[in-house]
Amino acid sequence: MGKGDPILKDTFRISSSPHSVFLFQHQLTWCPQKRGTEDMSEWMKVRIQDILAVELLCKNNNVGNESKAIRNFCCLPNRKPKAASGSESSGFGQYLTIHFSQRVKDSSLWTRSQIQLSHSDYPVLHHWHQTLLTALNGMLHRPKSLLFFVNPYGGKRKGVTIFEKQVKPLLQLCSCKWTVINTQRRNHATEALAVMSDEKIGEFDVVVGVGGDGTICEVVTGLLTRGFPSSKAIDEGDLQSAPIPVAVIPAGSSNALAYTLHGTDDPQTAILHILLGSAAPLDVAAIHNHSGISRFIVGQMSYGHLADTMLYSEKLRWMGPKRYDVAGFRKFLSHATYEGSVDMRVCVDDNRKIPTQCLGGSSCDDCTNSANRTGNGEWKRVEGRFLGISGANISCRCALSPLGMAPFAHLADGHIDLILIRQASRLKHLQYLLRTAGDSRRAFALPFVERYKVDEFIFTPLQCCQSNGDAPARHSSKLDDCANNSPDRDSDLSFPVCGCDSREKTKAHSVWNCDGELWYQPSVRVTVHKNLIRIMTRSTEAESHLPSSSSSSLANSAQSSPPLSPNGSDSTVPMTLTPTPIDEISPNDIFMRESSANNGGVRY
Ligand SMILES: Nc1ncnc2c1ncn2[C@@H]1O[C@H](COP(=O)(O)OP(=O)(O)OP(=O)(O)O)[C@@H](O)[C@H]1O
Repeated sequence: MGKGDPILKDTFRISSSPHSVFLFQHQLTWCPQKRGTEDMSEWMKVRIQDILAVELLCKNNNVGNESKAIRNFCCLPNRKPKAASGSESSGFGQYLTIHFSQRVKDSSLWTRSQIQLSHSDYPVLHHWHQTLLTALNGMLHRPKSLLFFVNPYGGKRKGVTIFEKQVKPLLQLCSCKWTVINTQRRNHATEALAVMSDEKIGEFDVVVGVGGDGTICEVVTGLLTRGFPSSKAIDEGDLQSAPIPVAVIPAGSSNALAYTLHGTDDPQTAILHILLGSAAPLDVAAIHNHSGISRFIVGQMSYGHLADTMLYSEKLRWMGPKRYDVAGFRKFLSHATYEGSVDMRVCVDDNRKIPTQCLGGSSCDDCTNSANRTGNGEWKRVEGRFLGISGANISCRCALSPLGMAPFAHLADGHIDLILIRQASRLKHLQYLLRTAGDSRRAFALPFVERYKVDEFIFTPLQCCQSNGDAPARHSSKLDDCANNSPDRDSDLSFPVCGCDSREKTKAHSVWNCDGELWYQPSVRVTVHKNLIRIMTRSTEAESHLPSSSSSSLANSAQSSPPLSPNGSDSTVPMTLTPTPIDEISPNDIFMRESSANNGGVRY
């Protein structure tokens, strides 16, 4: 049960039977009464931080106009909650409905639940309602005004339906304001945000992309490029953090970002996490050309097998998410490899310690300590022929790879995990793919797979812009040399390090798959920028918000007008109760449980 003395205690009817209900600073607890005593074996509880809304409905004519006023005060006009079985027949006809977010047992899914407390004394219900409402109003970190970009085209083309059927009802429940823009074309979200005034953007608490990784990348790009002329590349020194947090509701194909942040690609889980308001910092990677940043990467960028799969899958978009399986199989059979060199600045600390998995937010040491880890990188070069190269800013979990292809990537450690898969037989490649689909940490035990934590890298393919096809030329991997070889460096700002374009040299080069979008220049320089955005995720940050604001308001509110209990006693008296047998939900449950399932802990 809750720690300390209860703030409120009363007997209510829940589903027609009497229950003892306790309100503690951090949780609401209830249990059935059997023959007038509490049945300790059936404790139930909800954390205050998981409560979404409270609603007081009084059908009793005795309260007359007041019942109307209460409903309006709850900001829930014209909506009748579903009665819990038997609650109306309990005879009181007035009840307090508490809506909360609840984790589905042994899963990453969260769902919306409710309990209805019925009581014969209206003042008791009113006091509980006011106390809980004060607590909710004190949770200032929760978003109340949201801007949505809904991609109707991504994934199974269900973005609009997901918004209407799953997101909107919860926004109404939580009395949120919202604005929706259905994207009409590629880059619509970027363009809209890039020109949005400070005043307009200040009206929102969060920008939410309803779509896949490409959609959220467009949202982030729009926020980060605000104030820069669209015709110019951005100097990395001018980059500023996004003014408001971003969030993602999965409605794309792979949904790696949503999966990593919410532990599932279930849209309801995502919107519940967003409404509960916990956010964590996230790094953003950037591809440069000779004049500055030309593209941002939020999730991952891949060259070789994964990118070829993406390139081919675009032709099969009509298949929906299945297209990745078909394209992946075909590209696996083709077994293409690509030659090139990678110059990278490697995080020295990473070599010295056991790799960790990200816990997200303030509970992750690697992310919180990233500010102290500057300038300790050492440049290193790796050359050869590769099946694939990936730079992962996040672990990239998805339905096909529960721990993600980069299980040791952190949201905000100032680095990306650079994964090099060297040339190997088909069988070995298959072994890598199978390990990535299972416990992906084991993939790094394979001798042809290397992982580096880097804050900058340059990839240069063997054949670059000097090649005419007959006489392949090794290109210098030095950035300046490469930039000088760009044929029209001043005219095309989208050129990265040099002017190569994969569309012209099909066999020698792959493309880059950047957050699910294709980038055709194989030669790239990539940097990582720390904590540029805050992103809504279920992390322990919610815990740190709660005690100072909501708990104090809970206590204050309860003290302001002592309620009447059904038996006429003071309902705030301290009590001694046996601890509940129900396990406390771990604050960072969503991250911990899955890692421990495979490994007995977070550390590998
Ligand atoms: N109305 C539209 N018509 C066509 N394309 C659109 C429209 N709105 C957005 N887009 C583009 O759709 C592309 C794909 O979107 P998104 O990445 O969200 O879905 P996905 O590729 O199916 O999912 P994932 O990236 O998770 O695999 C993006 O490049 C986006 O710019």
